[in-house]
Amino acid sequence: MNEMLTIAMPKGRIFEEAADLLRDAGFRLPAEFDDSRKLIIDVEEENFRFILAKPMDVPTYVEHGVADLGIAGKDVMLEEERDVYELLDLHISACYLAVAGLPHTELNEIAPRIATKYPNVAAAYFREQGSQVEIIKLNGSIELAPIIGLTDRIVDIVSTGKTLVENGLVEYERIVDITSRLIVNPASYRLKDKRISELVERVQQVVKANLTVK
Ligand SMILES: Nc1ncnc2c1ncn2[C@@H]1O[C@H](COP(=O)(O)OP(=O)(O)OP(=O)(O)O)[C@@H](O)[C@H]1O
Ligand SMILES: O=P(O)(O)OC[C@H]1O[C@H](OP(=O)(O)OP(=O)(O)O)[C@H](O)[C@@H]1O
Repeated sequence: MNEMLTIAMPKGRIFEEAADLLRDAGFRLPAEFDDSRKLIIDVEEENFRFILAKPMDVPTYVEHGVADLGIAGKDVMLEEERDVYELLDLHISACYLAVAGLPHTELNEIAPRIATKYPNVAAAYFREQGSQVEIIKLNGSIELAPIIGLTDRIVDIVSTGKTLVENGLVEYERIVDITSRLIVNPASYRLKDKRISELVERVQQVVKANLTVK
C-alpha cells in the first residue's frame, strides 16, 4: 500500500474546482467530500487524508509539515511567503490583484492610505513604485474603504469586476495574475517523492487537457 498523503484543501471558492481536478485525475473522492462540515476527511481507497482549511492558512499547514500537499491561490503564496515548493499551476480560480479607487482621484501625496487584505503584497508593490504608503489591513468588504473615506486606494482581488463597478470604483493598476497552485512541504517531497510525483503527473495531465479545451 502507498504511504498516506495529507492534503490541505482550501474551503470556499477554490474547493469545488480543486475537487473536480482531483476527480478528473482519477482519484475517487466520496460524495461526503463536497458537503460535509467535517474538517478532516479520510479517503481510505486512495490513502489520502484531507484537511479543510481557510484558504489563507493552507501554506501554514504545508510549511509545518502537518500537510504534505496543499492547494493555495498565488495571492496567498505571495502574501504568506511560506517555505514550501510550488509544484504545479492548476490554472483554476483565475483572478488578479489590482489597485482600485474612486474614479478621477489622485493618491494623497503626503500620506496615501491603502486598504487591503494583502498587506505584504501591497507594501511590496508600492515600495517598488517608490511610493510611501500607509497600509490599512481589512479582512473583507475592502471596496468600502475608499467609498467611506478610509483610504485613497485598495489592493484587492478582481475577478469579474462586478464588485468594483457596483461600488463605483475603477481599476488603476493590475498587479499580478492569480491562479491556484499545488504546493508541497520540502521534506515530504523528498520522503514521499514517488507517491507525490505520481499524483503530480496525473493532475498535470488534467490541467493540460483543460487548457486545450479552453
Ligand atoms: N473573486 C474572487 N475573490 C476572491 N478570491 C478569489 C476570487 N476568484 C478567485 N479567488 C481565489 O480564491 C481564494 C479565496 O477563496 P475564498 O473567497 O473562498 O476565501 P477567503 O477570501 O478566505 O474567504 P472568506 O474570508 O470570505 O472566508 C483566493 O485566494 C483567490 O486565489
Ligand atoms: O471582481 P468580482 O467578481 O466582483 O470579485 C471580486 C470580489 O470578490 C472578493 O470578495 P469576496 O466575495 O470574497 O468578499 P469579501 O469582501 O468578504 O472578501 C474580492 O475581495 C472582491 O471584493
